[in-house]
Amino acid sequence: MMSSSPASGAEPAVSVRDLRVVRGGREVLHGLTFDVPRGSIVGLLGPSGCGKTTLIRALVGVQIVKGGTVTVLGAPAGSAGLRRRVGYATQSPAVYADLTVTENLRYFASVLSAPRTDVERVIDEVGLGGSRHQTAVTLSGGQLSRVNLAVALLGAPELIVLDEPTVGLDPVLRQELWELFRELAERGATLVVSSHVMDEAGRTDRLLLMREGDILADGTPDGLRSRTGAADLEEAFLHLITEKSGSPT
Ligand SMILES: Nc1ncnc2c1ncn2[C@@H]1O[C@H](COP(=O)(O)OP(=O)(O)OP(=O)(O)O)[C@@H](O)[C@H]1O
Repeated sequence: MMSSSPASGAEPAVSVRDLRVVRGGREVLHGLTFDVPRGSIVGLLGPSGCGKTTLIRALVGVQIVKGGTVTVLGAPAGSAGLRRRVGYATQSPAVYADLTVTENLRYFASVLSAPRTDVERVIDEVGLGGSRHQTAVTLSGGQLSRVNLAVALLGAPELIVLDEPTVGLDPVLRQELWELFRELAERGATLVVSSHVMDEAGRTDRLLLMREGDILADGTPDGLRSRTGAADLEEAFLHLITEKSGSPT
């Protein structure tokens, strides 16, 4: 399994070794090992139920693990010192329905001890300037997802972990968000972004393709395409499944 090290030789942003997680009495992550280089966008791709959210929960330190280690920015995942250095957006927006966009962000900025000036910055970054005074309950699903993302960007975290941030968004908005992810990475942040949409995979620097609690492949989108001889990443994924199990189902 992958164990890439960043080209610079710097310590990886995330280092996972033999991670095992049991949920509901069943092992759902079966000994994952990988690194995430700093300043990169790593996509966590795989079908529903393969373990993306569980892995993300382990990265942010809210998942009880059965075995293995998860090291984030040089410290054990979930350490108190990582609180402001790691931004996390859950799959379902976790915002207060009766507060406006600005009020929600002010509240979370104060909880995270992020500068108040961050509120306007993140509102602009996610393109919610026109809705800043709307209460969350009146926002569309796409707007709510962007508030959720904005919360994860407060405090300019070094590692940004996003669980399916583009679900339910239209293609234009999805493209804009991926451009924002790229900008954040260029400014030095590391992003781990889960998705089950294969056409988003090509926008990442590295891909972890997951299936049934295992990592099927770990590499660059181009590397995976050329390794499998596939025209696109969806085909590459199917190829890897066949290679592993002898059957694409
Ligand atoms: N609270 C829970 N209790 C027991 N089992 C769970 C729980 N949450 C998830 N699971 C199981 O863990 C496995 C991995 O689920 P997980 O949510 O991590 O997958 P996922 O790839 O994020 O799926 P999706 O794309 O649908 O969100 C699945 O088999 C799921 O049924």
